[in-house]
Amino acid sequence: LILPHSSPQPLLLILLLFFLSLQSSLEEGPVDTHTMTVRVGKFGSMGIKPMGSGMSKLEALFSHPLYNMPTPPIHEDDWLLKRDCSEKTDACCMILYDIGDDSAHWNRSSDSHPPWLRFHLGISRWQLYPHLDPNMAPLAQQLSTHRIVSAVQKSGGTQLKLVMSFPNYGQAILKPMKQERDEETNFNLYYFSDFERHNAEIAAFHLDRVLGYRRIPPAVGRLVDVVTEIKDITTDHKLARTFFTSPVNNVCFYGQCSYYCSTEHAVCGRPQNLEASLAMMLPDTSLATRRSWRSPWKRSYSRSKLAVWEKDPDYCDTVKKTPPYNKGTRLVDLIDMTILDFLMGNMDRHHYETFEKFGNNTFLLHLDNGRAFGRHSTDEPSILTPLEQCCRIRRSTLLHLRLLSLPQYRLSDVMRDSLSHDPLFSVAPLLSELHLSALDRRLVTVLQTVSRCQERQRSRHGEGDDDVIYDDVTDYKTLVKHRFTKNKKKIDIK
Ligand SMILES: Nc1ncnc2c1ncn2[C@@H]1O[C@H](COP(=O)(O)OP(=O)(O)OP(=O)(O)O)[C@@H](O)[C@H]1O
Ligand SMILES: [Mn+2]
Repeated sequence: LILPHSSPQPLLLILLLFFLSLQSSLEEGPVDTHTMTVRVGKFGSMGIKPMGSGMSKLEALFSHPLYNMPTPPIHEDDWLLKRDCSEKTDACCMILYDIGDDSAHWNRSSDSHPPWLRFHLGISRWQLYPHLDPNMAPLAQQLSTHRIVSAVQKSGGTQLKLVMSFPNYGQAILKPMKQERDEETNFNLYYFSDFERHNAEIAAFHLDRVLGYRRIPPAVGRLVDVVTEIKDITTDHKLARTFFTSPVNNVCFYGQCSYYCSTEHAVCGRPQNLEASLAMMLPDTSLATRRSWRSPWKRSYSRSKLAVWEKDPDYCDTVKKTPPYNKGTRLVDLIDMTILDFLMGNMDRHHYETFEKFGNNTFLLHLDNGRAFGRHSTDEPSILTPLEQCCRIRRSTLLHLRLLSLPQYRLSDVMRDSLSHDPLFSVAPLLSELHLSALDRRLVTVLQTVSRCQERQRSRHGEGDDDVIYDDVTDYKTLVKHRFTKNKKKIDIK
């Protein structure tokens, strides 16, 4: 259900009615810690079956009205790259000219663009890709099957990563499998020396999309032949030199980097097949500069030092006054990221990035999720500190989270379904059941934290303005109401 900006009014009316009653029932529902669900109030008696027959859990979630709220129109300046190729200097044309394609086989209409270029051209001020993106399946398909023509190490960062290139000039970042799916990170390892996991990169992309954020570049799994798809084709001599055959005849390599790039930590094929994640490369920084921001809740990255936020319970009061967190959505965007990180147990969010073109009024890129999903048996409450200390959350996020705690849309079920579409699912599920149930358990914690914030707020200020919820949905209601009154007659007849 995609609603174009000129959507038919009856549809909007139905949507509005359903949305409003659902919203109130979702708001009423207190968290039941025993069953890990939210009581649904009027929802059950509305007679609306949320799940269509034959719909998968993911399809049902994505067709829910809360995931299909009309979005404001996107103006020309809200696209990251200029989309029409009328002039040679346009970003899209520059890509085509750069790669030597002077309309030889692409005629510059978006239909003929390869999926990676369509992905780049679809990045806007608000998200990396649209909800129900028809380009997602071809993009994933190409990432997981296209011939690899080049593989070189990616500089920067601490652990081994490769940049893979495809015949149509698309590129992806590869992270290799380093540990078994249900193996837990050693409890004596500090967060800053944990391994990166290929399945974490993939699962993070799915979780981010399930939450409705769309702020992580698409990542898919792939079995890579380390000989024919890396060793034989690489022009990276430093990388080529690190290949060897293990005692059991598996082909291994370790590359060059500052963490875990040694014979003891080599990544090995079986005997040549290596599981890896391939994440879609963002537009080159020469076309779209990115800005890197230090997270105000960055950990100390030291075994002994505490960060400021660990010593000062009122730390958020300072952050709230500090640009860019004092205006717009930056603080609630950061809280969104905090929730994602808490759900997947990622303690390594030291920085985040934005596209410079959009200034401070834009979404946050959630890059580098390799250290997520390391443990399922314990949760890390300190990751939620920004939510605890600031007590603020977007309404749309809260509504999504509440929906995902209902039995029909349970987060673990939706994630299991979503991840089953990844090519590596045929080898083994991307997240073990233990990791999936950890997601449900952590979701309860997030919702309880928000409820505690609201209780605290009520006891301090009584009923009245809700300081906890950042109302990004009221605008939506106003928008729909406006359309409703303007076209009342038409709707009444229908
Ligand atoms: N999909 C992507 N497209 C383009 N650039 C990316 C992408 N993912 C990551 N990068 C860039 O590459 C850098 C290194 O990647 P990443 O953070 O995943 O590696 P890392 O080894 O974990 O780094 P660090 O040690 O700094 O945490 C990132 O800071 C980011 O700027
Ligand atoms: Mn990292």
